[in-house]
Amino acid sequence: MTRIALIAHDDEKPEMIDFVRTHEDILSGFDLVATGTTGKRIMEETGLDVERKQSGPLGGDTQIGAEVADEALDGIVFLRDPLTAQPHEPDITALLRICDVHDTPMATTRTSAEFLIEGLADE
Ligand SMILES: O=C(CO)COP(=O)(O)O
Repeated sequence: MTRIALIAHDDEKPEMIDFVRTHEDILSGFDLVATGTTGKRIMEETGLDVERKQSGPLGGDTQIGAEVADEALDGIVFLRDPLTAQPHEPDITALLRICDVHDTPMATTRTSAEFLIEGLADE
């Protein structure tokens, strides 16, 4: 089964919830994993079930990165806040890097996220 990770920084969480609601039909066919707070909100505010890792600042991005290194993920939607510094910036950079290493597709905007999930749904 296609497995994807969903991650959103705080300012982007409303966008993530709207994205998930809009594409619930596609996403319900995927195995979903998320960082802690993103996953909690998705489960509370949509009908989807999500495996939750730690919150990002507590290591959630790193746990997702470990799945990328294991080639356990088919893609990542990571709605980043481009205007706010994050205490765990090194973890975020490491996640981007390991996606590059393994050619795991990562979408960081709403539009690219739509291309990503539509592409995976067609596989
Ligand atoms: O900080 C994050 C990604 O870098 C997201 O973490 P949360 O989903 O726990 O807010």
